[in-house]
Amino acid sequence: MAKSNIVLIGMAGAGKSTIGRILASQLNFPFIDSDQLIEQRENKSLQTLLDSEGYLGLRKIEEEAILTINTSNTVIATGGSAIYSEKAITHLAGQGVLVFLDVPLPLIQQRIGDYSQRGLAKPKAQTLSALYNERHPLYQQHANITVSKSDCKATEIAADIMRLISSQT
Ligand SMILES: Nc1ncnc2c1ncn2[C@@H]1O[C@H](COP(=O)(O)OP(=O)(O)O)[C@@H](O)[C@H]1O
Ligand SMILES: O=C(O)C1=C[C@@H](OP(=O)(O)O)[C@@H](O)[C@H](O)C1
Ligand SMILES: [Mg+2]
Repeated sequence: MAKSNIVLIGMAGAGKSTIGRILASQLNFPFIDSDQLIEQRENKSLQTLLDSEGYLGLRKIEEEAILTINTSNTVIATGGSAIYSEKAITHLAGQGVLVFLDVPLPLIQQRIGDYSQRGLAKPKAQTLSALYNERHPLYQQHANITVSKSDCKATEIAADIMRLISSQT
């Protein structure tokens, strides 16, 4: 079925993987995490890939992994940097609803903690807040649905997403 996937986009730490897993189990849909897909395809960890290929190399590898996804009735959690690939995002948008988990910067900072160890696909000198400000408009621009509820249980956010999606169809 066309556009039947639920695709979660947003910053690292927004809760895409956590909420994606909950949504998939509640809907009885398969779950794909593009980060896991990358690690399986490359047989390396994201951090190893970042160290060897650099942040632009990791973004390219992420794009390639996402372009292999062709599925339906599936929940897909993307990595935060997927938004830089117009090609990958357009590919996902052709198969599903893009749901932006819009989490404020202070909460992202709190969840991520020491971001130097997080494997973010960004230049070393770029701060988390600069990265957030660079990405935020891109997520907004591509989202079909924006979920602004963030400081509550992941299960509540998943329930909200299901309500928002069913009210759209
Ligand atoms: N609604 C939430 N409330 C509190 N902590 C959360 C919530 N959603 C996610 N987390 C926590 O935030 C961290 C990042 O979540 P994760 O699902 O890995 O985000 P992402 O995949 O977007 O990077 C994890 O430690 C997770 O347990
Ligand atoms: O935002 C980023 O630059 C990244 C986020 C990570 O995924 P999550 O968004 O699931 O944390 C992962 O793809 C990689 O470490 C790069
Ligand atoms: Mg994740």
